Amino acid sequence: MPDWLDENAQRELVTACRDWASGPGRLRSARLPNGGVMSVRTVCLGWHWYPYRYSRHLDDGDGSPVLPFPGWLADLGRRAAGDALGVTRYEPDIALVNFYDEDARMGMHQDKDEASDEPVVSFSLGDPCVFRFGNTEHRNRPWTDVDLRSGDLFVFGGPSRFAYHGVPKTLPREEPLEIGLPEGRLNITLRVSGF
Ligand SMILES: O=C(O)CCC(=O)C(=O)O
Ligand SMILES: [Fe+2]
Repeated sequence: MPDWLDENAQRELVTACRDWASGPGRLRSARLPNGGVMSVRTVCLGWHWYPYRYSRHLDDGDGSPVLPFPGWLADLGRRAAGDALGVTRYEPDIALVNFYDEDARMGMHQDKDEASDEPVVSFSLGDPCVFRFGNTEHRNRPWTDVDLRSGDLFVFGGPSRFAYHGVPKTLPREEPLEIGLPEGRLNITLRVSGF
């Protein structure tokens, strides 16, 4: 859903992201089991994700408790899921906030560390990107490339909930944005843990 978040809502989300990301070690690149490090930097709310599980604590960091998942963000997620899918009940309790600098990417993957098949709600802020939405069988074609721009909402649920997806590249801004994010891209995904 293009432009689902107006400029004010985008600015408020950017401010919230800056607040969540501030503090030593909060925004970090997750380390993969193969020794690689993700190019995206992430801060989590509700449940802390690291490859490939969730914890209430930053087990791969300083062990501190994960930040709480705010009620207003659940309300926003519920409105988003309602507008996109027509559902009235949606109780997200996880947010993954990803920051992409101009070189960051995310490889094709499924969001499958949750114990729930409730939809994933995704908000994009800042630089546009190519979002690659694939199939549920494997990480290869067929897929659809969608440009996601600041303010866009993308929701995947039902038969698409476990589709492979990724971000092959971010793109330069087409126009200046007044949302308090001078460079880079933020993506916030809301999920239901089922835990
Ligand atoms: O940045 C995006 O648009 C997608 C992020 C994503 O797939 C994830 O956090 O699992
Ligand atoms: Fe994902």
